[in-house]
Amino acid sequence: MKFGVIGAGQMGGGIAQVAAQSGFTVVVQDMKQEFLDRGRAVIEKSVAKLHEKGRLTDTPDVILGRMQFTTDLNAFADCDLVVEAIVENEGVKADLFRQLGQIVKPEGILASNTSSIPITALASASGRPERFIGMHFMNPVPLMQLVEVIRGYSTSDETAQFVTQTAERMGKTPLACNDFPGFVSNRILMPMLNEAIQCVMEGVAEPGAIDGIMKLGMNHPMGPLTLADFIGLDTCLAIMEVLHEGLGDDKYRPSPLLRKMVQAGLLGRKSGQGFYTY
Ligand SMILES: CC(=O)CC(=O)SCCNC(=O)CCNC(=O)[C@H](O)C(C)(C)COP(=O)(O)OP(=O)(O)OC[C@H]1O[C@@H](n2cnc3c(N)ncnc32)[C@H](O)[C@@H]1OP(=O)(O)O
Ligand SMILES: NC(=O)C1=CN([C@@H]2O[C@H](COP(=O)(O)OP(=O)(O)OC[C@H]3O[C@@H](n4cnc5c(N)ncnc54)[C@H](OP(=O)(O)O)[C@@H]3O)[C@@H](O)[C@H]2O)C=CC1
Repeated sequence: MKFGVIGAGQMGGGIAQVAAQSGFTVVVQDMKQEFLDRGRAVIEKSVAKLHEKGRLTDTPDVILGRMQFTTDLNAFADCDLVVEAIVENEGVKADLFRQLGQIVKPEGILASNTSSIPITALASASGRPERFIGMHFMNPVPLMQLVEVIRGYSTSDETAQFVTQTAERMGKTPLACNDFPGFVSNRILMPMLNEAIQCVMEGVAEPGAIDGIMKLGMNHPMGPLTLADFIGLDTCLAIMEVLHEGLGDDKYRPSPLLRKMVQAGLLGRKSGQGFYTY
């Protein structure tokens, strides 16, 4: 199978890596060579670590040898499945899918790794809504078990079955849900992170204490502020905006502190500063 990934950021890189580890031929595209170089370096480090721990069936060289990095979208023409993992912005994703619908072979399936944006809207933009689906991996992709599989209004049974089987071949556990803002994962997770940010804003406790309370008290592997920094505060804000607008309820209102931090360029781990310094 030929597997395409668009975006060499934290999610795109992880998806491409796991696809290559699973034996697929992988094409990764990003807009600039420097993003591809950065993405490749992260993949090399992760593969080396997993290899050291004896968790891979192939050597790092074999896995990386299955991967091609390019800035050219035309490289997806003969892909069987293309998963998009670019910025969480409906307009930008829709534009990309309009182009991909023209480039990828007609029988190819298009998928979005979006955290929250309506799959049905992106499917319409692609011009092939029956062969379009949400394939939502969790961060960090090499370590997390879940793939949330989201059917759009017109997604065919064959497409859902193909993507479910592909997720299984990648060693993941696919779970199905319907196309509602934030799906299941982020409709439940993101309001918790937003509330933790609101607690910082209101002075309920220091960030370290908020995280400690949720880690030690609820056995969460990461505190909510550490997790928000890890996901990216820009992505968290974009998801809250989709929940707020899509569900029309003020309980999903993004915390003003979250908005202000994104405006200030504090995006969490990826910018070096969020609730913590990296
Ligand atoms: C926003 C969305 O749309 C959806 C989302 O994805 S929401 C985010 C979902 N993800 C989560 O909630 C993650 C929560 N965190 C966790 O589950 C855990 O902290 C974790 C799995 C990330 C890390 O596990 P941990 O038990 O805390 O241990 P930690 O010591 O940090 O890491 C375990 C090992 O994995 C390694 N590791 C971490 N990331 C890695 C990666 N990408 N590749 C390879 N190895 C990795 C670490 O280096 C570490 O190695 P050593 O044992 O050699 O030190
Ligand atoms: N972060 C997370 O925990 C999770 C995120 N997601 C979703 O995955 C997607 C990607 O998120 P994430 O990997 O964190 O983001 P990143 O910012 O790490 O990566 C996005 C990548 O896509 C590139 N990009 C942006 N616009 C375009 C475009 N028009 N064409 C090609 N490439 C583009 C970016 O380049 P540049 O550097 O220029 O911006 C960057 O390399 C989002 O939809 C997000 O909601 C899903 C699950 C978890």
